[in-house]
Amino acid sequence: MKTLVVDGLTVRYDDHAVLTDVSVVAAPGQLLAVTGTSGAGKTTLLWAMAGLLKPAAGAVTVDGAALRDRDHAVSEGVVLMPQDNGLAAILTANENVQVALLAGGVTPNDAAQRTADSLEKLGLTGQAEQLVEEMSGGQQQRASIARGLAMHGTIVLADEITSELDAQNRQRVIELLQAEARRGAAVVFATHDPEAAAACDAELHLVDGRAELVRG
Ligand SMILES: Nc1ncnc2c1ncn2[C@@H]1O[C@H](COP(=O)(O)OP(=O)(O)OP(=O)(O)O)[C@@H](O)[C@H]1O
Repeated sequence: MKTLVVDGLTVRYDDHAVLTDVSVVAAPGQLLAVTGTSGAGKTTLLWAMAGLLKPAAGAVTVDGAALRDRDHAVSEGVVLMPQDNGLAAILTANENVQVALLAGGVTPNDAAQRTADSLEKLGLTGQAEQLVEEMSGGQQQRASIARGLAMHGTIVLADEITSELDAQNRQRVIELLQAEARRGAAVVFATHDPEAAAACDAELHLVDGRAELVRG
């Protein structure tokens, strides 16, 4: 399993610094919450951790190697569950998960098994053959989580993935993220929800793109 280190990270959009000198470690077996109000920089931090944004200063490394780009991050097993779910609307839940696994080189038999297991964990067995565009917002969010979990990442980045869920499903998803950490993944969970953050092993709190507090 792998460790992701954010070291003195500054990210700019145009001239404007959105993250300033942020440092944090995502360690194997640990669930790290990233908290902060809307616009604090949570998504920006997760995108940088996913290899999608270039640092203006500092670095994001996985086991000591600076992430070059998204392809590099994918090859290191960095899985991103994005805030907007990123699903293909005209495919079924089942197809969305399977396509991602097949694209990652998983064999068809394994992909089918992992997809079924993952959808079941999110309570979506009955919706497996439903088109994403015909699912509720919460079901779509759970399908996106199922896809992310099925990838068996070494670093798992979850961006506000409980925002559309009811209390029961929110609890279920937090337990699934804890299980990912027990499996040995380094899990990072951006959330507004203080209760969800309290269930994590560590917390990084962002205020205007700066790390205000680091717990754990
Ligand atoms: N592509 C972009 N171009 C310019 N500014 C951007 C871009 N994306 C985000 N920002 C700005 O960066 C800041 C941080 O945004 P970010 O999405 O990281 O915050 P967040 O903490 O995830 O917020 P939320 O909880 O609302 O999702 C905001 O001020 C936002 O306006």
